[in-house]
Amino acid sequence: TIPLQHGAHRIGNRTDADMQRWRDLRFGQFIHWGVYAIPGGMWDGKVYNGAAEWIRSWKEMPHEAYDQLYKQFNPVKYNPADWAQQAKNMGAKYMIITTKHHDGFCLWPSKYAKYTIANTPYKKDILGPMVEAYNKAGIDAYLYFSIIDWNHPDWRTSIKSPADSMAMARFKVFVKNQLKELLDRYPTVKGFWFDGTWDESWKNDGAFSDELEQYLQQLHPGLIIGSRLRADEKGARHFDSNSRLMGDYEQGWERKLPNTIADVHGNDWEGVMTVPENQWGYHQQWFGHVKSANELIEMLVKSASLNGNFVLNFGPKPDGTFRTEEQELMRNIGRWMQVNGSAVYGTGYAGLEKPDWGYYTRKTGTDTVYMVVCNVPVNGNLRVKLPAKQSIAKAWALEQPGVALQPELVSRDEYFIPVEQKVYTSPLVIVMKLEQQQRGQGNFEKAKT
Ligand SMILES: COc1ccc([C@@H]2N[C@@H](C)[C@@H](O)[C@H]2O)cc1
Repeated sequence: TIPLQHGAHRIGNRTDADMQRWRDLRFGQFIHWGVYAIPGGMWDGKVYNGAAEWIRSWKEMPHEAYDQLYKQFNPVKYNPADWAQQAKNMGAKYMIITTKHHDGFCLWPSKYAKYTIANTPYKKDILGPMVEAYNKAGIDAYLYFSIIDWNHPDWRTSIKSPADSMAMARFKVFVKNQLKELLDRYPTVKGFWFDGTWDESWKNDGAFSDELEQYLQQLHPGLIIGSRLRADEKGARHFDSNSRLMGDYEQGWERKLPNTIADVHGNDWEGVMTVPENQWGYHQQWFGHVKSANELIEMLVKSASLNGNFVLNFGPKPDGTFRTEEQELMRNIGRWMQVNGSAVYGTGYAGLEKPDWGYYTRKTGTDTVYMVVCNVPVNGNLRVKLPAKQSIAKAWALEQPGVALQPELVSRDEYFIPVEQKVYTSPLVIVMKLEQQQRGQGNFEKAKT
């Protein structure tokens, strides 16, 4: 291995209670909200085809015009208790809020910047009431923070002169001040979700990202920070130059998910997902494929089945309400989670071969395995292949705990569980209790030929 000062400082996953809590939560809500919600992907009668929160970088949007929009930010219908209730109904157990996106607009009255909510018609702090309302609803709060800050005069994408170095040095102090300010103002937050760390100025300063991570951990022990913050001294990101994950979980799964357990290399990870193909902030005209509740439920279950968390993004409107499609999604996902959440919360990789009909999740540390059926087989049987010497002690449909299913042993360590042929409008969940097989004692006798 290459000797590194600023690579990963830990081999293997965190085992502390804060991290185990993060794992058990499994399902989060991302919120992208800021000045970019005002244009909402449109300007001067034209539609921006990029991601709405990036509209300032669109050639049709003059920087001067964008940089005045904050004077119109006045979400009169903003009601964080209502947001928290909708998130709770959906079944989210944590929330990630954009405190400051790449445009540099701060949703809190930062004393280190002028480009903040304090200087809008709304004036009041957005973040405090949000964190409080979500925590009150039993939902943990995490803070998204963009290192890139297009509004700050000292931000540099690369260092090309001594003047750039001095500017970036000032900028790094500003970043540290704002992050400490956020922890001081919102002490119940459980972690940071960093973004905007791909430019050279950051990539080539692994020492600072290392020092910053340690500074934050020392300010607030137990903070959970993903791999995207970090670079090592050779410019390697997420994974250091010895291929060791930096940070507490792999944070590279953005609008994509791993496909097999091999893809996650034994690391904790989190996938973040948009409802349309690629819109994080509010866009007035969603185009392309908009994911359905069942698609998103399947992604959530797939993530848990591969030992990862799944975070679904919402982009509130400038008035502080969620668009109807998003409200509908929260209700529909919540209806399924209400009944089937136990197949997700506190679960992880089951250690079984991936079946064609859907996903297995295992209640962490137990013999309870959930079968989440997304593709009902036309032959009417769910094939369950177990590792050698394991057998099904009991099986039942989650919604009919009193009705024992009769798995048929079709060959050694392989069962058929019959599934009712009917129209399914959402994934079906079956629960199995597995046990070590005593010699010659299969619980369900081979079908008599
Ligand atoms: C292709 O480059 C980018 C850069 C930033 C992003 C940001 N990360 C997501 C979580 C959103 O905040 C998006 O704006 C996405 C793609």
